[in-house]
Amino acid sequence: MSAPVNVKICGLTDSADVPAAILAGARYLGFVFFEKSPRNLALPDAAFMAGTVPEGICKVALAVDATDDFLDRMLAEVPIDMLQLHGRETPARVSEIRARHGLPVMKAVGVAGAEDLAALDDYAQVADQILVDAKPPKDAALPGGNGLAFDWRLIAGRRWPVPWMLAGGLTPDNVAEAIAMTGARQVDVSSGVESAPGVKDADRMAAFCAAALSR
Ligand SMILES: O=C(O)c1ccccc1N[C@@H]1O[C@H](COP(=O)(O)O)[C@@H](O)[C@H]1O
Repeated sequence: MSAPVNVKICGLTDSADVPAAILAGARYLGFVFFEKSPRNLALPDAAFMAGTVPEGICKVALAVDATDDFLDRMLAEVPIDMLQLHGRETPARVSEIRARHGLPVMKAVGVAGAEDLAALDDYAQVADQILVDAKPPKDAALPGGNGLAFDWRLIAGRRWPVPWMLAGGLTPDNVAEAIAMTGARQVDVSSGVESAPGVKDADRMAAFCAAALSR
């Protein structure tokens, strides 16, 4: 029997989201540091929320093309276990951030077509994990968190030398099918468990985890 699927719930904005996500079954909690996002957190709020997370649950900071100065300030204030890089960071920049900040790094890679798959192989050489997400539309304000899925058949049966997560448009209704089609053992969700942009819904988080953990 395979190990249970790991769920990451990203973009928590309210302190009540932390116990709700953990009770639902999430193993990773994501905190967003990107000003254009409806899920963006101020450092003191993130510090408070992350400080309530028990041992054994991975606290992930999501950043987009962040400077070292910002990462230094954020990590000095917020207890974080992993960095999620969701911008245009090159493989060299991923290595640099990993070495400088001493934390595992998960690099998000946007997929829309077969031409995007080579980047996954490149980043799997330098990151601790890769996040296989939908590529945002050209005019999108956000590089992720858009509730957009990609064609899961593109990665069916594909494997990488590091752990990976599936993301992009996952919901309580489609996550089981997404896992079955791709073989993912880790899934990440943000807008699919919200009642409005930036507002997590405890029932949807529970339904999402139940559906993912049933696989
Ligand atoms: O959630 C955000 O606001 C966000 C902002 C900037 C970059 C990434 C963001 N979210 C990540 O996007 C994917 C997919 O989200 P969704 O489930 O389709 O809404 C997920 O990895 C989030 O961590």
